[in-house]
Amino acid sequence: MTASASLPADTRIAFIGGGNMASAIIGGLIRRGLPAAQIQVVEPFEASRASLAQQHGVHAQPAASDALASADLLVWAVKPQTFRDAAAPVAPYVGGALQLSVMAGIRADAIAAASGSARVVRCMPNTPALVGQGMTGLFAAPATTAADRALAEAVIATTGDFLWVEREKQLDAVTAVSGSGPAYVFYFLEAMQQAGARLGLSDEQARRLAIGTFLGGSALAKDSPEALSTLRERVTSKGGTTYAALTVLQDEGVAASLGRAIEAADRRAAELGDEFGR
Ligand SMILES: NC(=O)C1=CN([C@@H]2O[C@H](COP(=O)(O)OP(=O)(O)OC[C@H]3O[C@@H](n4cnc5c(N)ncnc54)[C@H](OP(=O)(O)O)[C@@H]3O)[C@@H](O)[C@H]2O)C=CC1
Ligand SMILES: O=C(O)[C@@H]1CCC=N1
Repeated sequence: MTASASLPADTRIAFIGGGNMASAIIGGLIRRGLPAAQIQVVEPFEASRASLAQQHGVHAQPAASDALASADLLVWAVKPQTFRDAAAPVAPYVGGALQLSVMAGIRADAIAAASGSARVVRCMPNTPALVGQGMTGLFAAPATTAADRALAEAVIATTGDFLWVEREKQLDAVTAVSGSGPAYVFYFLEAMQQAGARLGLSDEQARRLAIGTFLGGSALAKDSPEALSTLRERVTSKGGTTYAALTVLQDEGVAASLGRAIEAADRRAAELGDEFGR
């Protein structure tokens, strides 16, 4: 689903952590016309602050200050491992503002306890947000209002597509499928490129063929009402090349391996919450 809610023009947003995901969301906000002066970032790493200024014209500060108190929305974009240390100096300035977290695993009650605001929306974006093609899952804690959810949705919609989940635990599954998912796509792309090169294509030709195939396959699947298995079967001519390839994938248990990989990511998301969210 794509957003209908638009971002109020006077929204003031503060990011805690100014790395990859913060930069992707800031890029989306700026593309949609939010003035850079309404965005602030707390980011201790000098090179990241310089990069935010250069890429987005956004001013980042090295440490939390009372400037944070003017924010309508705080976006938590630090690593789960850093969350506790990052939250302590920020909490005095939160004043009950809406919290939007992109952190894997860290649960809404931990964010509420550390920030002092129970108005928490958790989300799990992914790196294609950098090019406006993100896929995000969102979860709203009970203390949020409809306006809070609309604001969080409007922010995330600047980075691509999104959906809401009803249970917080489902965000671990979102993390495992689509949060980490781009890495699985790149893993398959790398393998396809290497195989194409082994068979006599140039690296560049094999890369283009592999990427074009993922793009085209995804576009076809997105537009089609049919089951993914039907689309797969349509490529697979009896006694043909695809059948030969899929037989190897099946014999080697690739789908089962991918399933176990996604289950491992889901478990790790829960562990991150247990380890770093207390
Ligand atoms: N990368 C991805 O594909 C996705 C990541 N996420 C989540 O997004 C979050 C951020 O990930 P990502 O952007 O990749 O990580 P990055 O390391 O790129 O960004 C985190 C930033 O936070 C900074 N930081 C460290 N300590 C503090 C502090 N005390 N106060 C403020 N900022 C601090 C880091 O600085 P320094 O480098 O100096 O430590 C770093 O620049 C994680 O929680 C992750 O789970 C969610 C979806 C996808
Ligand atoms: O690997 C991670 O933990 C983060 C969360 C999803 C993608 N990257």
